[in-house]
Amino acid sequence: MKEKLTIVKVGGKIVEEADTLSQLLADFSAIPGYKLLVHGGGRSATKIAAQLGIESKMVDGRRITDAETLKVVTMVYGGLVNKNIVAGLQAKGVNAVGLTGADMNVIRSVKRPVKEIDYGYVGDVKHVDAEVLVSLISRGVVPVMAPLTHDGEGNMLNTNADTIAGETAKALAEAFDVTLIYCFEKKGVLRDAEDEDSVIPVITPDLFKKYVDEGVIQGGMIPKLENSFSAVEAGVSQVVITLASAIDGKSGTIIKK
Ligand SMILES: Nc1ncnc2c1ncn2[C@@H]1O[C@H](COP(=O)(O)OP(=O)(O)O)[C@@H](O)[C@H]1O
Ligand SMILES: CC(=O)N[C@@H](CCC(=O)OP(=O)(O)O)C(=O)O
Repeated sequence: MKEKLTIVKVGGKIVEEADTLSQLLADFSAIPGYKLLVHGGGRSATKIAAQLGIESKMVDGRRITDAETLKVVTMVYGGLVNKNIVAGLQAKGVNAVGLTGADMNVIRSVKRPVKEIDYGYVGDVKHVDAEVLVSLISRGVVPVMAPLTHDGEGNMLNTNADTIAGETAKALAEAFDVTLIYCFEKKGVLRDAEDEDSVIPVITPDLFKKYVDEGVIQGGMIPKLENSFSAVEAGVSQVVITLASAIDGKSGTIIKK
């Protein structure tokens, strides 16, 4: 039987606020067994970019990343956010190591081809080195992955954190019995944006299509669910979308194929 691995992805709103981040790190530290944390930080990048006079543009939940924006996201995700999380986990006795995709060549990507939209320095994941991660995890190290990848030619690329979590979960599904938990500021995928308690308990691809057509599911939730279905299809045992203060996976929305 495979050993259990819990992968938690934490998004921008939780990461941005010291109190919610601190609570999340405490809850994450309490998860028994092997674990890995993926963080976003989109809101922090937008804020710091604005302070530097750089305007942020998002299309379909993805940041248009020009050369100046790439510098900002590399500093914010690979530096500020990642290192604060690593330090926070170390303070709780968790032996965390911060990684971008370039570190130990853990995630290679290719610059997204220009079609209708030129996303700039945004990477589409090509390969996750499961072996590197397995060797760290089985030594008791907890990888903390930033939403940055590299192209193998010396360039960093900005990559959506939900995608990093989904692709990492898929790559590790052969070695571990993986549970992937996307946590954010809501109780799960909601049927009514105004009603915090309208959590949809289980989502299938058919229900997803219906809810997108009805406009119930939109914005950043679309790539989150696409990544979730892709992970379940590829053998990830359980995918859950839930509240950041409920990462035990016992509530929220369960993703089924
Ligand atoms: N049906 C829905 N249920 C919950 N959230 C939804 C729904 N449709 C759209 N959203 C939006 O998706 C957002 C989450 O996506 P995103 O901002 O990419 O997440 P993260 O905070 O994890 O980076 C929520 O803040 C919410 O505004
Ligand atoms: C290409 C792309 O869009 N990258 C994202 C990476 C950060 C992210 O995904 O952060 P959240 O999880 O907080 O949304 C961005 O720059 O916003």
